Amino acid sequence: MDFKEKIRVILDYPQEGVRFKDITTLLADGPAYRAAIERMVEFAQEKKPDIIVGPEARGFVVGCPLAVQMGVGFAPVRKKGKLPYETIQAEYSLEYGKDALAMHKDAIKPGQRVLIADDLLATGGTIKTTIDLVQKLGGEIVGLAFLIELTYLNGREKLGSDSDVFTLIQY
Ligand SMILES: O=P(O)(O)OC[C@H]1O[C@H](OP(=O)(O)OP(=O)(O)O)[C@H](O)[C@@H]1O
Ligand SMILES: Nc1ncnc2[nH]cnc12
Repeated sequence: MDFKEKIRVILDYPQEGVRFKDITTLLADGPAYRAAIERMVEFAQEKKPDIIVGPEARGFVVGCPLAVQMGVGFAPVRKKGKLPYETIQAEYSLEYGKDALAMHKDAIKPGQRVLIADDLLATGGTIKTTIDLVQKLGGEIVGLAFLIELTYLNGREKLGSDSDVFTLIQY
């Protein structure tokens, strides 16, 4: 399947100079969405994760079906102020802005094998921050899976050379 053909590219959103990769067109296509998740499952199964972690909001539409398909749990990473229990937090910057991410303190048990999933790897800021949060909680990162990688933003360089990264579509 040509997954790239399912992605809509919007110029100058949310600010000038950004070529926004809109995944809603892929999500609306049932067979394409399922096939994309299946490809991620193939990668993820080999890593034998105990739990999937995904950052709000688009990380949920990738991470949750992955977790359900694999029969493992899912732990959300949310923008600050959204989680009700005790949290740990870390600041990060994006291709277009700044924010802070948070996880519940008990979301990961020490020693758990964690696979991180998101829709898109751009500068790597979101995933680097997610990795830091998971490691602070004692989790072991066993893999990183994305639908899309924007290779021209060099996000992989932030992730550490020993990170096992899967991306379905590259720009
Ligand atoms: O590699 P980076 O430069 O960190 O960029 C990638 C992140 O940016 C987008 O999320 P965004 O923060 O726009 O939030 P959303 O999922 O709630 O739309 C995307 O879903 C990734 O999580
Ligand atoms: N160019 C882009 N398209 C979609 N999501 C993004 N998140 C960060 N950069 C992005």
